Amino acid sequence: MAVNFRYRRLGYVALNVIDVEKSTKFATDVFGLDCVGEGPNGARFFRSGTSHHDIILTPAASPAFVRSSWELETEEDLDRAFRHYQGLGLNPVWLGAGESADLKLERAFRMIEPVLGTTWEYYARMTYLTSPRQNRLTKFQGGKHYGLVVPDCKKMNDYMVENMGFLVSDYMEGWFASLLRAFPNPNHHSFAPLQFPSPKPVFHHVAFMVDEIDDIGKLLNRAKQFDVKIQFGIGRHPTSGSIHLYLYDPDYFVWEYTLGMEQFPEAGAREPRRMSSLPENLDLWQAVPDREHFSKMPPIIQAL
Ligand SMILES: CC(C)c1ccc(C(=O)O)c(O)c1O
Ligand SMILES: [Fe+2]
Repeated sequence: MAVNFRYRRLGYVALNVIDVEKSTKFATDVFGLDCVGEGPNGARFFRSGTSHHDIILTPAASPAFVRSSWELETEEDLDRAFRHYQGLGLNPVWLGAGESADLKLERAFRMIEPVLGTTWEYYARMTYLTSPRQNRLTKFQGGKHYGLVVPDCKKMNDYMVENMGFLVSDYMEGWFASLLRAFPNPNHHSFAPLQFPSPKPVFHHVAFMVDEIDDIGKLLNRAKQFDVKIQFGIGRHPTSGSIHLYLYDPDYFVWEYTLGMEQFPEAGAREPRRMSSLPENLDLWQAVPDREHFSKMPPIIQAL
């Protein structure tokens, strides 16, 4: 069904963590975010810029990916998106005033996508903060993306392209990964379904775009200083062209810094590329991802 709403950006990702103190230390002292306060159930909000939050960490008995939340351009886009998902029979539900207020959102709704059963939240306005960030470790550029390991990448890809307003920027031959942009957001990708060998769907990574190479070099040294395991990098992705560094947090969530991602124009964008999946083509600097801890990556909460 044709999509008639426009994305602004990936708003935030919500994760359950075992030890919120430890995770907070990672998010602030290593990754460079600001903790902006607490919400219900001991949830902590973290920001990288002027939006109230980019990530929510909530203490729980086991770690898990809870949901992603997507910012649309206008309140009219939000109403159109709600009707669109109603038309698809996905039963979107508006958040009550209390929950929207807790999340610093004007209005928001949630729905479950039918391929994997993950929760998607949509809103148009999140509280804008004018106070300067206190954390001086990194200059974040504002863009984000995340990736999930799914049982069928092509199925997820096709559903998102046909029904959820995403476009393919690149995919790996055999469809073991696709990199999807949230139209008309110019970033090469905001979401990546990945079909890596895994007994269950897992959260693969969340990525924050940074402004300069110094940010990545300094992150590498902080990883050493705080004895944080590196999952991948430093390297350069052949797909988006970005320089990357991925770290494991205390629950084996992977957090990426990414610099210099290809930008797509709204009109006249290039066609998707079918990228080689041979190991020598996976990283321009021959970086090799850690596979030893793959089985520890946290699961996805699936509502279906
Ligand atoms: C290693 C993962 C799947 C991956 C691959 C490519 C890009 C990119 O082109 O930027 C990523 O950001 C990734 O996280
Ligand atoms: Fe990434």
